[in-house]
Amino acid sequence: MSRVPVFILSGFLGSGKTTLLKRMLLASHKKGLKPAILMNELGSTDTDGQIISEGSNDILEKLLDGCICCSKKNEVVSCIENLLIQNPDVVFIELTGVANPEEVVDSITEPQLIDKLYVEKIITILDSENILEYNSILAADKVIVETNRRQIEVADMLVMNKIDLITSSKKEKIEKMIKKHNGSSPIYYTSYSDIDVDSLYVNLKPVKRKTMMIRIGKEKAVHHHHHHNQNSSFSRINTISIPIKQVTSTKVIEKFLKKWQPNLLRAKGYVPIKDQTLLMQSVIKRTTWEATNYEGDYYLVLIGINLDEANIKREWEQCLVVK
Ligand SMILES: Nc1nc2c(ncn2[C@@H]2O[C@H](COP(=O)(O)OP(=O)(O)OP(=O)(O)O)[C@@H](O)[C@H]2O)c(=O)[nH]1
Repeated sequence: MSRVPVFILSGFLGSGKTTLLKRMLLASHKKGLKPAILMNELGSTDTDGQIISEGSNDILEKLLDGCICCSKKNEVVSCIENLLIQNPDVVFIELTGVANPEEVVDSITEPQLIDKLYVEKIITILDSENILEYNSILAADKVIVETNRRQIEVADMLVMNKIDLITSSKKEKIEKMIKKHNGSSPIYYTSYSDIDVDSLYVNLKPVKRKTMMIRIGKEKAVHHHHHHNQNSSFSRINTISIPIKQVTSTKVIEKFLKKWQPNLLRAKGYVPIKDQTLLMQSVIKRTTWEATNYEGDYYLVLIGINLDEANIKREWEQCLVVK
């Protein structure tokens, strides 16, 4: 039996992983390949899974409410086994922004899976607009800084995304930083993760377990033991989910999000605005809105550094009263 190629999509919060995944899924469909997806999210709500499954019947497994590399290895393995039951031609694993790809490679090379799958590529997507600032924003969180660095070091391919938002001098600075950590893997420059996806499907062939382990420096790698807090989050980064019970406005939400800067790194959710439902996406200070066919419960998810859940929820209630 030939082994199924796996693409691992890594990269910090909001860098463009789901945007790339959507492109890869489209390309898979065009080529007649049957894709299977393992999505991992920090919170218990599943915005990315929703975005990906909108209008498609792809094979999808979700690992919610925790970082994949903190989940029990057998949980990850059984999710992948569930995907494989349906005989996909290619598997995509989208990690949370704070996951170390090495830990997932570790799961894929468990005895139950090693003969069935192989890692085709670890792709790390970088948010060019914010990546240089992250080093100072996250400076106090050594685990995250180290994870971000490992995401670059172990990547087979680096995607410098959001180049529409940066100057050429910033681009050079980022390149320099990338090359310091990974001088050998190619860098792709993209807007909206628009890489030549077709070229990724050429030369798919199994690699031997030993080779793979050496490539990612497995023998040397330090295994992180992430510390979960009561939000099942990671390190100092936590996730807060706020159910939205009434129609609101983009202005109210944007003002509310602004209150939690600079600790707020990422926010997303489905929100009732006037007579429609909008998908809200926010990365650092940039918030975008788009129409959606979503029909589930409305909510906002905030991901940030030591966010104070009680305070944030209280303030949200206040926002609604004051409106
Ligand atoms: N301006 C601009 N926005 C982008 C680009 N790529 C992605 N975005 C936007 O950035 C936001 C985050 O993109 P996602 O693809 O959801 O990022 P992600 O890495 O999957 O995010 P998480 O899974 O939450 O960590 C969305 O609003 C995207 O539309 C880009 O190249 N330029």
